[in-house]
Amino acid sequence: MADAEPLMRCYEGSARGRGVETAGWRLCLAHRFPEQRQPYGAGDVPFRDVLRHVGLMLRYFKWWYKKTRIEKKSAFIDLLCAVPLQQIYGCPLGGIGGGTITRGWRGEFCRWQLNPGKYHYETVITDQFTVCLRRKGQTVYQQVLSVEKPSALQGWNWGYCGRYAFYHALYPRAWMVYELPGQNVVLTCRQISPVIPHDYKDSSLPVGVFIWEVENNSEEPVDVSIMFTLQNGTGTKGDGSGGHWNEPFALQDGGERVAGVLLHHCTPINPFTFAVAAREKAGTVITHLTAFDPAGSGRDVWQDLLQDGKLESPTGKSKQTQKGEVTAAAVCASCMVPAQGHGTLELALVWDMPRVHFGSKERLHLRRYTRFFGSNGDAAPALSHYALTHYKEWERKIEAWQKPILEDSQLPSWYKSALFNELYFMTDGGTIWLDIPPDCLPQDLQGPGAAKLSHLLPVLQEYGRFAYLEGQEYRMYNTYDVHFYASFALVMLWPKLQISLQYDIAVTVLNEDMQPRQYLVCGKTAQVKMKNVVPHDIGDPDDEPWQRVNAYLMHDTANWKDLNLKFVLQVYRDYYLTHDALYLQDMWPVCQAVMESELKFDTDNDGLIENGGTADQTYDAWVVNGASAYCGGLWLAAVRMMCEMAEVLGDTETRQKYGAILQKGKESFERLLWNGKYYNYDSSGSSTSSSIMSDQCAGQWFLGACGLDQKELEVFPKSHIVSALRTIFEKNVMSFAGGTMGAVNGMRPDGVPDTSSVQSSEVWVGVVYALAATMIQEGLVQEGFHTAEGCYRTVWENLGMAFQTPEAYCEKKVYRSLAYMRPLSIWSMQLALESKAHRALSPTPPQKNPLHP
Ligand SMILES: CC(C)CCC[C@@H](C)[C@H]1CC[C@H]2[C@@H]3CC=C4C[C@@H](O[C@@H]5O[C@H](CO)[C@@H](O)[C@H](O)[C@H]5O)CC[C@]4(C)[C@H]3CC[C@]12C
Repeated sequence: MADAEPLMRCYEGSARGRGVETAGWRLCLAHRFPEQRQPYGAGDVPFRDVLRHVGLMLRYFKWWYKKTRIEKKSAFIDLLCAVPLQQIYGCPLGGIGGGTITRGWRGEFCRWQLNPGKYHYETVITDQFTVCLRRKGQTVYQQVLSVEKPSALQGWNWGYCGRYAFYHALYPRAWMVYELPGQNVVLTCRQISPVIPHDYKDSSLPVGVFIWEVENNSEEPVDVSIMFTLQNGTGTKGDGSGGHWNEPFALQDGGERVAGVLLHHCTPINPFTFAVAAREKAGTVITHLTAFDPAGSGRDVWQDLLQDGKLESPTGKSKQTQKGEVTAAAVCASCMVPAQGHGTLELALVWDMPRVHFGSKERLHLRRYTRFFGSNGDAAPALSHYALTHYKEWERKIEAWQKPILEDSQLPSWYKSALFNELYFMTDGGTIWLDIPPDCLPQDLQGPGAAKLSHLLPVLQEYGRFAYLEGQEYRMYNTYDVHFYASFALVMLWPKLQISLQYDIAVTVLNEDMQPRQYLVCGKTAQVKMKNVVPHDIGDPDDEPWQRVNAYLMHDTANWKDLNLKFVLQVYRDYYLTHDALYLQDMWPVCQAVMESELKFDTDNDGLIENGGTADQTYDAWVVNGASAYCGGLWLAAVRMMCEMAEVLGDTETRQKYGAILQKGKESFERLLWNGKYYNYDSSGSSTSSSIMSDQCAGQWFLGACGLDQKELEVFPKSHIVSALRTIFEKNVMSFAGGTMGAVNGMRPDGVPDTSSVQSSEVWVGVVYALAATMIQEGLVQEGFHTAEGCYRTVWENLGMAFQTPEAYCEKKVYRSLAYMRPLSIWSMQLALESKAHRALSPTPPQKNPLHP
């Protein structure tokens, strides 16, 4: 396959920048993505499906109308107004759960998530970096570092030529390298966010840092200024609601001084303050403009900088904005760079929204970082100071974490980019990380179920409460059937957050919500949440998550076959990777409860559960009937893990019970589904029963991740798994789009995609990464990398969907659900690689865990 060069084809510069990583996603600022895709829409539904789904469409439209037009709220999934594709995004700014601001790869500030879980996709044109160069006391060059030529701020020099700059992302850092034409000066802006594995403090901070490295390749010194301008708000109507104001600030602490401007936002809900700041040090001057009118020509700011490379720096507060008015501020850092020398300017953006309400406005929540910086809303100066004095330490930690992977010459470079860059969703997945105050009672957390979990409160109080969206367009927190895939990133990098999330799920298992409601797919009415089953999600951020779970109302997921199993599988996987015995003890009764509920799906008592002839699992538009490779495989893996947990906990009775089920179930699974080459989709005997499902080995994937795939422990015969994976590679991967787009979910044995449902003919990126991990676990390493590479190249290089990897795309024309949770499963490839390396080094007993050798 081609390397990343096509994205740099337009680059006419020669600069390589300063300290830019080699691995990552790199493209020239003048790049244009040739392929323009559309979100899946009404026009893409085959006539047959229209007929099949008439009832659903009518019910959905009725529900949508009431929600959006009468209640004036937004729909948790808006099938009628999908977010249009913009091929512009780059690395988001911010740590985990404090909100995010995404910058585009051309440097724009363009995607905003300050209110938890709610996104705005607006480029705020005022938000820019401008460079001013002065030689011998004269300004010789002043340029907004933007390729845009907007109609606003006409007094500024826009339209930097993108052919002389490139963007490079390796999350959580990104670099922008600009050659300044005719100046012999190269600027490298390094953007850093505090996203640090196993760090539960700095990783929660709502900050981003911009380190400008200036290389003066000329024979005379140059005075360099970088001006950072920021408008109030996020580019929405509310920005002009009036009453907002700015003030300059400076904070000296421990011999370090930071200065800048605060932009206070007096919104009725979730008020916040931005800080634009810079670090003062010997030879660096920080100046500011407290307020300017971004709706005007901007000439005053421009001339102010042009005159002497500094800003006026008035003291005192600005006046409050009037209704309909917006305001902006500027902070400028300047230094002299000697001939053939180098200089550094350090700037930061901070947003302090400590106390948040979700959409229902019922409860007040504190963000995680308030534990360290307080919740009064006055932390922006301290946060700026902390960010600008700690970013070097963050970078050391980020480098130490990434280095072994980046330096591994066995790993392809696209994989290094994919692995780290897909991690953007950990922060930019509408993520919220809350602090649970010490005086909180278990029942305050989540009703009666909470009291039954002995370590719930200590875990949540120490590590906080975490949630991320299923997708920016699918607004449900912690969608559990999908988190199953993504959870590898969490448990490998922030295991305490995975444990905390699991506690939250465990509580909801024990609770119920008797409220009746109509489900849109079948039209039947049933209660919102049944006892002893795992919920679909933890709620909608536009409502009151945790308090009201199951925002998803397409299907009644009490009947889903995969959710309960996915809980059991994660509990054991987490225990295996973390060795947290208290967690295992607390989760054990919950595992038993959900497995009891699940047992009723074994309607013929053959040791294997059956699907109910609806789309009753994560493939929620793909009907499955009878025994199935996907749910049956997950079931056997979960039963196997129940035996393992019973053994660890000394519960002989349960060990025997599940041991007997496993024996019977294994035999049924092979008899009903194995066809000599792979496991059939289902056992119903329908015309698509023999479809080849790319995800048919999901159970084996989890078993392998927990070291339960060795010969004497095997659930599925090794030869069958390898044969199934080879078949998937041959059919779903290589016979689909020339082998260049990953694996299609369903393939007919004759090599034609299964079009019996919308989802069988889609590629799901997160499933493909999980499949690749399974292949690696089973020794099909080249096949695994080839399979995953197709998705990476399609999404990041061909479709222009960087930092918004969708749930799904089809071979042609359409995609579905941008910026989705599931692709975080790429971290399971890394786990598989680490396990393999560990086994090669020391062929230890099978159950040793690579994270804790
Ligand atoms: C008006 C429309 C544009 C045309 C309507 C045609 C249809 C009735 C169907 C065509 C496509 C269907 C949708 C496909 C995907 C969906 C996603 C699902 O939510 C989440 O999806 C994950 C799978 O991608 C799943 O694992 C998660 O658990 C779910 O939270 C909800 C159903 C649906 C929107 C599905 C509904 C019917 C169609 C629109």
